[in-house]
Amino acid sequence: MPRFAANLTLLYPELPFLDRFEAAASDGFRGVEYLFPYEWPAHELQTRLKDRHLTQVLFNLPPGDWAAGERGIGCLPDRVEEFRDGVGRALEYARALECTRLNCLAGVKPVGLDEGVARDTLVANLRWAAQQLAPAGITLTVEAINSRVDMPGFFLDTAEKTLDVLAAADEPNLALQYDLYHMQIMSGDLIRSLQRYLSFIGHIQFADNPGRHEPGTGEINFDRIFSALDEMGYSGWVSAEYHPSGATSASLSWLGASS
Ligand SMILES: O=C(O)C(=O)[C@H](O)CO
Ligand SMILES: [Mg+2]
Repeated sequence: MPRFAANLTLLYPELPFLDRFEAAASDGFRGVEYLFPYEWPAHELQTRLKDRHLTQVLFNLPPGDWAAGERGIGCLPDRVEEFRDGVGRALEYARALECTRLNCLAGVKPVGLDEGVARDTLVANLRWAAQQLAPAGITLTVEAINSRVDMPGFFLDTAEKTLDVLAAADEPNLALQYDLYHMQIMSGDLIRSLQRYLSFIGHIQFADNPGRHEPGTGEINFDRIFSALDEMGYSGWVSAEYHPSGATSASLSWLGASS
């Protein structure tokens, strides 16, 4: 079965954030991720990881003003300096947390911004960021996020668009972040698309659809998909990034069934 990680931003909402590491370890997770580390001192996070022998699997580059609705600044031409500062900040945390994977959110394209300008900006930003991160052994993933339900206007909303941008940026430490929930909404045909894009995938996340809750609450056949990932030889992390429909520990029967 795949190596499962817990997304601590979405899982264990019943606990204060810093207590979620302990809870995830007690439930059997060996890896954790979360959206952003930046509001906590790195040493606080380090201690929680070390105490429970957890691997920090991934976190996102700074996304701009999240509270104001920004969802990344990678495609915004007037924010390049801020993007670069954010890469430096993420690198500091990644070093402290021994994290070898960062994710870049492309952002929502403002209506008036030319598509080609947004794409060129993103390609240049990704190339620059990948080059900064490579000496530290860090892979930069780029996630395709559905624009139908969760993030209207998100610039990269399909695996195909994301791969096109990655090919243009053309750096060896760039990879696709494949979130089964978003891809089910945008295209479906999950197993065939995982097979097709396997060599480009650097990280996988999941939630059932509709609802973005745990496996078994929607239409996705997770047993079949997890087996298929094994059959394909996928050896990376697979992170649970869902809103538990009740207490988090009670939502983990998929983990018990698979370990
Ligand atoms: O929304 C998702 O699926 C993510 O993984 C991002 O990190 C941010 O929202
Ligand atoms: Mg995701």
